[in-house]
Amino acid sequence: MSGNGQRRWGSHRLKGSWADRIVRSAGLRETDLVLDLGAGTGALTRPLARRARRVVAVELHPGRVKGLTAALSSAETVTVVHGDLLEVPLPGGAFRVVANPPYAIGAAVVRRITGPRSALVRADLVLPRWMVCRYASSPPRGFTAEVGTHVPATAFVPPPRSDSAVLVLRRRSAPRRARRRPVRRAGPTPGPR
Ligand SMILES: C[S@@+](CC[C@H](N)C(=O)[O-])C[C@H]1O[C@@H](n2cnc3c(N)ncnc32)[C@H](O)[C@@H]1O
Repeated sequence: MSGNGQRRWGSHRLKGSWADRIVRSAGLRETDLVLDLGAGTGALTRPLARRARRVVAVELHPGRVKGLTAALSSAETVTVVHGDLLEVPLPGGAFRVVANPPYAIGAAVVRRITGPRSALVRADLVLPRWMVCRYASSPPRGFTAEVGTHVPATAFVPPPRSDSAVLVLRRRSAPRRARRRPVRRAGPTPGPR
């Protein structure tokens, strides 16, 4: 919120060609469930809808939610959620994230989606390049992190002050809920103690 109690709705929207490129490089499968966190006017949501089984587009700005809902009403694979991306419940099963969230809450987004109760498999997040480099040298627990596609300031309307990059987070092993029970070693069953 700003000092006068009104939220500031800054938004650096991705140009369509860049959104397409980022979604293509995410290597989605048609079985994937994908979250677009901070969907705005749907720059990423549209190409995601063409590639994934289901897309959940989360946006807090009421006007953008209305526009997005109207624009994507015929896209059966897309659900538009009006809510705070730091509070909406995460899916119970495996999911992916492809998003260009507000940079001011970029670290909070990473903490949330890589937290212990999350079944995130992979995230492709557009963030300031310096932040992406920091995660690449110190990934969140349980994930690998790498610097993906370079995204110049000219890829956005309006352009942000610095260049950006895609942070690619991949889970090191299957998410806890999806993990199989460990196989019991063969051998004699221990008797009562
Ligand atoms: C950087 S813009 C990206 C818009 C779009 N994804 C794109 O790439 O063009 C971030 C979006 O997040 C929305 N937003 C800001 N805070 C949010 C929050 N707490 N929860 C959900 N959306 C939020 C803004 O309204 C804005 O539309």
